[in-house]
Amino acid sequence: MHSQLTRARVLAQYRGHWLVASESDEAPRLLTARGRLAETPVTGDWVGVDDGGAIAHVFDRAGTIIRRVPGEQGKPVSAQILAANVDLALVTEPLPDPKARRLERFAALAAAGGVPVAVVLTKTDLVDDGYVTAAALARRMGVADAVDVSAVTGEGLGVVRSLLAPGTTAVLLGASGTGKSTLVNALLGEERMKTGEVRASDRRGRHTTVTRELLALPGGAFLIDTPGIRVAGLWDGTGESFADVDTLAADCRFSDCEHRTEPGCAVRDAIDPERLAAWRKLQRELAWVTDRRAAQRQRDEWHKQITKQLRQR
Ligand SMILES: Nc1nc2c(ncn2[C@@H]2O[C@H](COP(=O)(O)OP(=O)(O)OP(=O)(O)O)[C@@H](O)[C@H]2O)c(=O)[nH]1
Ligand SMILES: [Zn+2]
Repeated sequence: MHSQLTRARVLAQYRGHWLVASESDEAPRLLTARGRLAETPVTGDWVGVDDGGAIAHVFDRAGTIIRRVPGEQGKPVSAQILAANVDLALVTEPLPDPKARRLERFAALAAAGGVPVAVVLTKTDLVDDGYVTAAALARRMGVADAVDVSAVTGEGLGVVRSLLAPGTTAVLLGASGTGKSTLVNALLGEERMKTGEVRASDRRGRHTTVTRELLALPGGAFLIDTPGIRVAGLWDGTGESFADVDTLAADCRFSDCEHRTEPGCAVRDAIDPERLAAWRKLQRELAWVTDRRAAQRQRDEWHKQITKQLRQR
């Protein structure tokens, strides 16, 4: 099918070109794609680069973060892959007032893509007992790993590093302003300068408005930052992130129980009311998205049929 392909990793994506690193290259290279690929490469992808130095193939992904693109009313709904081949999502919220609802939403996004979650509360220098808050939130979400961290004092950085095993890829997920980039800088230390130079040195000039970037941390792990996320719409379920509700719901009398006032509900009295309300809200959103996606599929199918019939005449 192809000439010899070299395996390489996508470090960043720009309009129509990608910053790619392969083991054989000394520095990352900015490449284009060979024709139209079946999949558009995204940050974190493993790709095959052909002899001519173009991306010719995107390898199957494992562990993806996919969100619904914030669209306009009436426009088709569509998905955006924020990161590919991710082993762990560090879901961030800032102290002193971390929002459980936003954590749940980002955790659901990660879980839907098969990515395990750790709760990371930033700005712990602003409070006295950040760890207690982090542990309590994580426990309610059914998440094993909870960290409170400060880029100012360095507290908790060691714990974050211990979650990032060499060779694995993590993604930072959280609303804008939760301290993701600051945490990246703290984890990078003086490496930051070096990566900045690399990115400035390609012949197309500077790419200062870098969006999602895969960075190599000093400890041997990789980290993808996702700056500027305002809306994290769900796309494909909530994965295992509401296992507490899902497990209990199996014992509800009605299979479509909304866990409100239905008789024989096994969930209502066992789950925190706010968490249950959040679950309901996300389910409603998913029902809407699923409906829209089904309608779009049907319309596409219909369009294809008509086109085919017209061609045959
Ligand atoms: N006190 C304190 N402030 C922090 C800490 N980490 C980040 N901040 C501040 O929080 C603000 C937002 O931090 P960013 O790192 O830009 O947040 P972000 O999540 O990357 O935001 P986006 O790039 O918009 O997604 C900045 O003003 C930081 O200086 C911290 O550990 N302690
Ligand atoms: Zn129920």
